[in-house]
Amino acid sequence: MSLSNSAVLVGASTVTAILLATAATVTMGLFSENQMPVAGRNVIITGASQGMGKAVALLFAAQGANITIIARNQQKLDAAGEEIRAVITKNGSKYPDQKLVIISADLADPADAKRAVVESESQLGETEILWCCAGGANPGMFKDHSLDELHYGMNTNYWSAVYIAHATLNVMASRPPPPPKFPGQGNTQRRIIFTSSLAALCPVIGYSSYLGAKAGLRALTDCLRQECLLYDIGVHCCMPGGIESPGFEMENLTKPDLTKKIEETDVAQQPEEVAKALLEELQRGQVMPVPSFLARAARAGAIGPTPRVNAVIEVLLSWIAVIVFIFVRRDQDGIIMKERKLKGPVWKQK
Ligand SMILES: NC(=O)C1=CN([C@@H]2O[C@H](COP(=O)(O)OP(=O)(O)OC[C@H]3O[C@@H](n4cnc5c(N)ncnc54)[C@H](OP(=O)(O)O)[C@@H]3O)[C@@H](O)[C@H]2O)C=CC1
Ligand SMILES: CCCCCCCCCCCCCCCC(=O)[C@@H](N)CO
Repeated sequence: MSLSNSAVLVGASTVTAILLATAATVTMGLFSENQMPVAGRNVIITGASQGMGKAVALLFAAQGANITIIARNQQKLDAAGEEIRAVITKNGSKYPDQKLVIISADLADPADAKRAVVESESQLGETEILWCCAGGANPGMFKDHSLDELHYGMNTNYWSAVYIAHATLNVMASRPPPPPKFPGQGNTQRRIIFTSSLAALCPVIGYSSYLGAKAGLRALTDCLRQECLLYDIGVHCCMPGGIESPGFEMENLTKPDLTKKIEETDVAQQPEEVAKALLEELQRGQVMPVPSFLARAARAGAIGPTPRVNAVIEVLLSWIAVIVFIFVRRDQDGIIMKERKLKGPVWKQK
């Protein structure tokens, strides 16, 4: 076969593969059932007093869920509670008996995390979905972080999710799944959802006190997802990029310029947009939901053995992503090397 013939063959098969994949995406989108309906179901959302967690709670409220929101600061919780109640009122009689429970708890304390689950269940009933959104970054250089700061990063982002997931899983696994709330509402499997970060897929300078925890949540998800096949419970790990939240504003006050420069590639999204996109991904059955195209590309390049929805298109995308990653790394390291040249060796700086 001549070179031009094989080029045509490769071209034609690529086009066919893409067409097939597109057809599969469209039909799957049209005919697959909702993988995570929320109407009438009992949901715990942590970190729901502001930012993405609050946006998730508002969205769940609009779709008819019974909700428990958890965070530490009571005032902020009450303010978020008022917004959520307004949505519930707006639903009118569409979802009768829709409930909201507000719990102040420090989820980095295992006893508090367990108490929160017990309290939520005593008021709401059996938990069907847990979405851990509590967390936050304290950017800086690893060298300059105190060990307390490193511990704080782990407590806030890893243990705050692990303690409540452990307490919730133990009660969930002790009983069968509750029956669907509405006929034909979709797959009412129970779910545990973690919130990691795009930066766990493409780690960048300045997030050393944060990404151990976030990458840990990703590994935990893959491990726990397998274990939870035994109990018929789904486990997921969300990978959002920048979110314009109160926490984001705070971290930007101390964020190194290098981190800001490298992060520019990723355009920060509004919490509502992130919540909506992640819920849609969960409702399509994604184990590792993402809210943007950039995060989707990063996921394709770093997904490894995590299950994916629509394997064909994801594999095609992953081939492109692994190549793009080479240039992304070179670009990012280039920004840092430029700074090193400009400032000279760190041991000579005062
Ligand atoms: N903003 C961003 O750019 C990105 C954020 N993420 C992740 O998404 C999630 C949401 O982020 P964002 O919207 O910025 O959130 P915010 O930082 O704005 O809010 C964090 C929420 O978590 C609560 N929280 C923090 N620590 C604890 C704790 N120990 N116990 C209980 N509640 C706690 C806070 O309330 P209180 O302080 O009162 O306890 C608050 O409700 C986080 O996990 C974050 O790491 C991921 C990618 C990007
Ligand atoms: C195949 C191509 C992939 C390219 C990926 C490039 C990504 C670079 C930037 C990563 C930005 C991370 C933002 C999340 C920040 C975060 O988690 C904190 N703000 C939390 O508060």
